[in-house]
Amino acid sequence: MKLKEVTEGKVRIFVPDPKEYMIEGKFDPSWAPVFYNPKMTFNRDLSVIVVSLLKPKIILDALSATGIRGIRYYVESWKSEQLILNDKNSTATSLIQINVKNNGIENAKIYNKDANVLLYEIKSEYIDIDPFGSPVPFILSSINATIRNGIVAFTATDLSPLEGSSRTSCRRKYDAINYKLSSSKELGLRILIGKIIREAAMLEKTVYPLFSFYADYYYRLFVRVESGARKADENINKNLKYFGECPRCGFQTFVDENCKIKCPICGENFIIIGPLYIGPLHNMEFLKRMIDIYNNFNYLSSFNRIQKLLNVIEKEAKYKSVFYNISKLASKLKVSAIPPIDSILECLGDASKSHFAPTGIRTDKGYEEIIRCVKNLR
Ligand SMILES: C[S@@+](CC[C@H](N)C(=O)[O-])C[C@H]1O[C@@H](n2cnc3c(N)ncnc32)[C@H](O)[C@@H]1O
Repeated sequence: MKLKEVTEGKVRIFVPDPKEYMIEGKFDPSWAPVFYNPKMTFNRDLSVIVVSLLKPKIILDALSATGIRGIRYYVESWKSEQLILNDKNSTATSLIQINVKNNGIENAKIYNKDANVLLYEIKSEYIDIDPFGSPVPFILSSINATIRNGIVAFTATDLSPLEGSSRTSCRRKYDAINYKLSSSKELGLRILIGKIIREAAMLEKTVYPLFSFYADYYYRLFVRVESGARKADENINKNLKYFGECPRCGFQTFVDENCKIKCPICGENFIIIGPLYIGPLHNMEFLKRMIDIYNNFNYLSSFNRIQKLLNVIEKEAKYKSVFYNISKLASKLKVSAIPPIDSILECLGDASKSHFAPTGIRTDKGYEEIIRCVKNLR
């Protein structure tokens, strides 16, 4: 395999030379013998900041590919007592050996196993699950492998089931009913968290989101795992519900499983999806700590983007409701000229933008007030 050295963050990593794996002048990272996707740098950069706050004694990067993620944690976030890197592809683990050595890491343990085998053999305080597509096959094993209220970080790139475009796939993988709705970008993340809560409950554990976001074509989610059947029950009872959107007037709300599914505004039948998680998408204290320290990472190539994302998330995190997608709402209301988002925010007073969509606004003010602002400012 012909290699090329790349720099990401503070590490230098050998990756398969993309020139060798071009087809008709195009390159897709999944065509190379070992996967390296530069488009995921933003995901890794933010994860470096998260891990620098967590300082776990053991880090397990269960699906390592080139090893870049775990290596970056060790070099840039925190020198954990143990760094464990794993991939079932033996070409990947040979490359991980080279990359670990090249970055001066002496104590890394490298495994060439199916992650689901390894995760039932060892325990860790921080587990990274960064798969191709859906993290579902690794939810139960990763939750099971956490110790001391540990953290699992999930990437999900299978947005089409989560956002309701592939409904049967969502039913199959996430055991949730789904439709494409106005705020599906956020609802997809909530379906994923709902699935993790239900899987964790089987082990008498539960999870609480620490930090999460949507970017490009994926979700990234960090959850804290806690043990106890009672906690699992409480989280399910309090935070697992359904979500309804009125196809006629765009009113949206969380609903109970057995609710009468008529829109209270116009009487139309709701479209209901779920089950999904209705609680906070971040731990506010942790978010504050991220905001306090991210300036230490101004060497990162995605620093400006991180700054923008954290600024928006900081503002939107205080609202409990799902964001309203103003362009979708305006089209349901037959408002042809969408008012500028800033004018709507000003009209609402207590509201923010949402990182999930450029035309998203988040507020705990009622539907009528949102409509008044959308219509008045037409
Ligand atoms: C998306 S890549 C990981 C990328 C890497 N984390 C990064 O940030 O660059 C997914 C990796 O998981 C590996 N993989 C897929 N299924 C696996 C399994 N069941 N057990 C272990 N590794 C697996 C693949 O070989 C691939 O290298």
